[in-house]
Amino acid sequence: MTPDSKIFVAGHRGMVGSGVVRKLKAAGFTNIITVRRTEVDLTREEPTLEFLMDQRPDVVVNSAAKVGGIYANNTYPAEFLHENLAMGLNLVHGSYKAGVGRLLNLGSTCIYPREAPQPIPEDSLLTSPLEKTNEAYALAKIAILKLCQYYRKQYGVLFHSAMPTNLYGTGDNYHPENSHVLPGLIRRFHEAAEAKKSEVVVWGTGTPLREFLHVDDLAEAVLHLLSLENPPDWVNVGTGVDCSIRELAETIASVVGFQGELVFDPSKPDGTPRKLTDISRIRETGWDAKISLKEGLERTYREFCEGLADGSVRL
Ligand SMILES: NC(=O)C1=CN([C@@H]2O[C@H](COP(=O)(O)OP(=O)(O)OC[C@H]3O[C@@H](n4cnc5c(N)ncnc54)[C@H](OP(=O)(O)O)[C@@H]3O)[C@@H](O)[C@H]2O)C=CC1
Ligand SMILES: C[C@H]1O[C@H](OP(=O)(O)OP(=O)(O)OC[C@H]2O[C@@H](n3cnc4c(=O)[nH]c(N)nc43)[C@H](O)[C@@H]2O)[C@@H](O)[C@@H](O)C1=O
Repeated sequence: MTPDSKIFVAGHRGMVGSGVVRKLKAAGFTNIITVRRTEVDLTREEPTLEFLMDQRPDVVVNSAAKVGGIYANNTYPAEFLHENLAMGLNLVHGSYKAGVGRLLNLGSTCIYPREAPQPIPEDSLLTSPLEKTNEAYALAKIAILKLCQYYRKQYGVLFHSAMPTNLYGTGDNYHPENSHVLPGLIRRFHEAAEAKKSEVVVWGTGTPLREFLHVDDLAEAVLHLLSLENPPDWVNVGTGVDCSIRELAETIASVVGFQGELVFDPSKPDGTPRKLTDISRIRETGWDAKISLKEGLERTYREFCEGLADGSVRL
């Protein structure tokens, strides 16, 4: 990739896509192209192919997806499988047809088996059953990871994937039900503190373990992976550190300044018990996360409050 490479970032209005665009601009890339969903719906084959044939980018970053937390994944499995498969198929096949030489596809660590060894190595893929709450999403992500691997093997194009752990940060979705745990709890604790409530409900038992990576660290990993001459077909991207949902909730309560009680609701699903990534493979190539959870949370809460004030936050 050179500074004038034509780079198409799909999903540029989302948390990851906007983070990647920010990082590309900061690194001096000048020929970044984007398109809104209202102009090109990436679940539709014809307009996606037309756009790619017309633009003929050198590089594509696939950060477009239907994304949500445990409730959204569990409630809308048909859309999670259908839309994510369609977007992935159209972007990967369309990129091949349009002569794109390099494509980086974003997956997720939910592709690994529910009972994978911890920390999870890349080669545990497809060794045992998936976690049921996000099976639909994971199936779509696995299919597109494999599609990239097969195009690379069969046609020699450099199509590869990154598997990030749970992400958070600038541009996240703060919807009360459909968001992930970290933005969901920031909003709930903030509203409880404002309303001087005595308790906040946290879904599940609080015992599941999760790993959280700031989107700016992920965006650096994306640029790093795009700079490798011979990147792995897929690679984990994480911090290598996890914490329980109870610990996360207590840290968010302290950052937000909520002093009441935490009430766990075990009628809500816990999801996978643990998904800590084995990050030795990406570390060996020279990338490591820089932003600690505490630092990232403080920054994210500051940005959430600013976003509430200026109306830019995704509620
Ligand atoms: N958030 C997380 O914790 C994690 C995310 N990832 C992966 O990172 C990638 C990006 O996720 P994230 O940024 O969080 O998600 P967001 O929901 O923030 O962004 C998704 C983007 O995809 C776009 N999009 C969705 N459907 C379509 C469509 N039919 N046509 C065109 N564009 C569409 C959205 O457009 P619009 O703005 O118009 O809605 C949005 O810009 C995904 O592949 C996800 O699986 C992986 C691990 C964890
Ligand atoms: C990134 C990843 O994200 C998803 O997997 P997940 O890690 O299970 O997602 P989550 O962030 O929604 O929940 C993590 C844990 O936290 C608990 N929890 C407590 N209170 C709230 C709460 O208020 N909201 C949410 N969402 N969860 C809560 C919740 O019960 C669970 O135990 C998949 O979409 C998957 O496809 C994927 O890729």
